[in-house]
Amino acid sequence: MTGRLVVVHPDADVLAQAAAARLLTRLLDVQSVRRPVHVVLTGGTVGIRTLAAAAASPLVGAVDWSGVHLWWGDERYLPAGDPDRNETQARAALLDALTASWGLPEGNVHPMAGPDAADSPEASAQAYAAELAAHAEAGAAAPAFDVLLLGMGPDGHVASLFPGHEALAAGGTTVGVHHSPKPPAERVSLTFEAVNAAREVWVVAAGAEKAEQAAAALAGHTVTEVPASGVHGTDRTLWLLDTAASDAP
Ligand SMILES: O=C1O[C@H](COP(=O)(O)O)[C@@H](O)[C@H](O)[C@H]1O
Repeated sequence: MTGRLVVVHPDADVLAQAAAARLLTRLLDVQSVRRPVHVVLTGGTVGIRTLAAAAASPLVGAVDWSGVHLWWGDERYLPAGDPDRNETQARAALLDALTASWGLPEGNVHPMAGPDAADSPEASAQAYAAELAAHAEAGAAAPAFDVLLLGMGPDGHVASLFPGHEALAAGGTTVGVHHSPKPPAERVSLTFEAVNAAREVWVVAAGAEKAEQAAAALAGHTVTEVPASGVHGTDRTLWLLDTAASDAP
């Protein structure tokens, strides 16, 4: 692991705008050296605001979206189109515009299956692991994601890896999650192994309710207590916060 950077923005709106500009610039930079580009999206408040800001940015048209693959760090195990799915929210915020106007092929969008397409969270996780492996370099279990976005809950969870939960110890690249403390109870998540194979991991978090866990993660508290402690990119880890989230009591 190399390089951790903490960047503080004045408020959640500026944070989302800056994260979107950073994301689009990163895609442009990566596309000048390799293709395809693999990006992992997150759900959550700032994650979705970041996607909406990307959709509204003039830079959106500078990216060659035909060479970008979009994945998810986690999904609520709900049927396609459910408004609570991270996928549904991401499509409304950005992906629908990318497929309609900017040449993103639908085949480059890799949602995690819900109960309409997989019999259980485990079956969905297994199918996702196979899809990740199909797009990985030889010998790897998942693509070396160029950017992996993560929101962080007020309890310090990232993706669907919750404090004290048995899914924290899962091996492989994906895990079916039951008894999530945050609804819905059933989810699918990347594991730490998959997250930490990313070249760059960006944690985006805003609001005073995130401050205590952001500080604990940055101070290196245990992953069992604060799952966000355990995420890092192989090249770089960015913590993109607003002032409220950076200001622990
Ligand atoms: O349920 C989830 O929550 C987290 C954080 O959400 P936030 O609204 O507190 O920012 C999100 O990162 C995760 O993808 C999502 O499934």
